[in-house]
Amino acid sequence: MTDAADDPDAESLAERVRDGDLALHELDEHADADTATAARRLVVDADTGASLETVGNYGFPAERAESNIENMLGTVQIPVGVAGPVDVNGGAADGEGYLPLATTEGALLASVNRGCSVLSQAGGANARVLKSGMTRAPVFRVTDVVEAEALVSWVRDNVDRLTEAAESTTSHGELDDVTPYVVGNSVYLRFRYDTKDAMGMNMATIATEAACDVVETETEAELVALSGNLCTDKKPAAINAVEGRGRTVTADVTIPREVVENRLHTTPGDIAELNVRKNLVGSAKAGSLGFNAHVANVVAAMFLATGQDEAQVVEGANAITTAEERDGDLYLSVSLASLEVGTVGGGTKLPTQAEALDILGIRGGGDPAGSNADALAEYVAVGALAGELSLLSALASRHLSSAHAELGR
Ligand SMILES: CC(C)(COP(=O)([O-])OP(=O)([O-])OC[C@H]1O[C@@H](n2cnc3c(N)ncnc32)[C@H](O)[C@@H]1OP(=O)([O-])[O-])[C@@H](O)C(=O)NCCC(=O)NCCSC(=O)C[C@@](C)(O)CC(=O)[O-]
Ligand SMILES: NC(=O)C1=CN([C@@H]2O[C@H](COP(=O)(O)OP(=O)(O)OC[C@H]3O[C@@H](n4cnc5c(N)ncnc54)[C@H](OP(=O)(O)O)[C@@H]3O)[C@@H](O)[C@H]2O)C=CC1
Repeated sequence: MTDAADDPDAESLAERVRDGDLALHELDEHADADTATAARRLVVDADTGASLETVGNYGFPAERAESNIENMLGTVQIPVGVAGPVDVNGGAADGEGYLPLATTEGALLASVNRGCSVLSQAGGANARVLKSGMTRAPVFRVTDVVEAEALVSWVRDNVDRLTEAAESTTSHGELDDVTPYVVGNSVYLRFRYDTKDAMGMNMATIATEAACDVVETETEAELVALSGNLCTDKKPAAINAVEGRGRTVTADVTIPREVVENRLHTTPGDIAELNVRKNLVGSAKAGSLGFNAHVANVVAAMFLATGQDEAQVVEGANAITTAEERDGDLYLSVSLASLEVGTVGGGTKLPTQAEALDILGIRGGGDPAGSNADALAEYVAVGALAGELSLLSALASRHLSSAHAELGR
């Protein structure tokens, strides 16, 4: 952190920006990252009257964020806490763990913490990654449907060539599938990759560009855009709900009736009925893609804490919660169709986010590759299960507004 007001280099650089000699984004070419950041604060301070003292009070060298942001001013700090420990019986995550969550919503941590404590009292939650693959779907222009069909046939006959081109760009990524979709004279090729421990959006995009070069060289098709929106990244989309994207992950638990009554102040039957009327029928009537109560809360909070791409909360929250009364006990599950997570790359290498991954013991690449990102997906799913359990219970016992009045204001 540099105190901008006391840094002569920052002051003289800010002066050059004010004189029109330099653009804000050119400052890094003339100073180290901290000084450039301090100079930018001086310019914005002077132009807007905003005091950026706290934004400038960050705890790691600005150069550590160079591949994460341009025109950096400092950092926005979001409180981070833990829920747990929670017992997880996962395919990749196993044993007791604390879940790091960053949020500004009072009562959220308390709620997930209560859910985690009840999950552990019930013997722990199961979690499994059922499918994994990051997609990129370029769109090509062809003349007509005759040419479209010819392109689809060519792709089906030449998957090996596309795989060779795509995989030449990465030592970790593997191309698992290419599915063509045709709409008139537009052809979309949905490439799906195993991206191991990376969320994989850069990796898949770079690999797909190499495959597109082969398509353009060998066929009449012309690439219109490397992303044709059938991927689908950062937009609500049924294709992700049905086909999955990133990790498709499910968690479940069976909770004895007396634990539900004593710890959650309600009954298995009341939670099951509430789940049908709220999460299933209510969501259907609303035309919602999210058949759950607040999976987005846990996905967003764990994404922020662990350095995931926050815009992908859109598809991460694409989840269905089910609840049944079984022999008097409560069976609860949550299935997240398209959770895009990684433990390498992107924001995961920022110092505070890397520390949050250390809480889970899954910073960096796993052994085997992909196992750390699988474990992260399972921890997020168990956190979502804990959140669903606690919020559904609070609604069933009519404690929601009092809890937020007490903890969230
Ligand atoms: C607030 C509680 C947990 C109280 O619940 P309670 O059962 O009255 O609390 P308690 O004092 O008996 O404590 C029970 C457990 O809760 C945890 N707990 C309790 N307090 C704390 C705390 N300060 N810090 C950390 N953990 C806490 C802790 O695990 C504790 O166990 P213990 O360790 O004592 O054995 C409960 O009423 C609750 O979960 N309410 C629901 C709140 C919630 O889920 N909010 C989520 C956000 S709502 C939203 O954003 C979306 C929404 C609602 O619009 C979506 C929709 O449409 O459905
Ligand atoms: N380009 C785009 O269109 C979009 C980009 N993004 C951004 O992309 C970033 C995430 O992309 P992503 O590709 O995940 O990350 P990075 O671009 O940071 O790349 C991660 C790289 O880490 C290397 N690597 C090392 N160890 C492993 C391992 N165990 N498993 C997998 N890879 C490993 C791989 O190199 P190698 O390939 O050489 O093996 C991989 O390509 C985020 O910042 C996100 O915001 C988000 C949406 C769209």
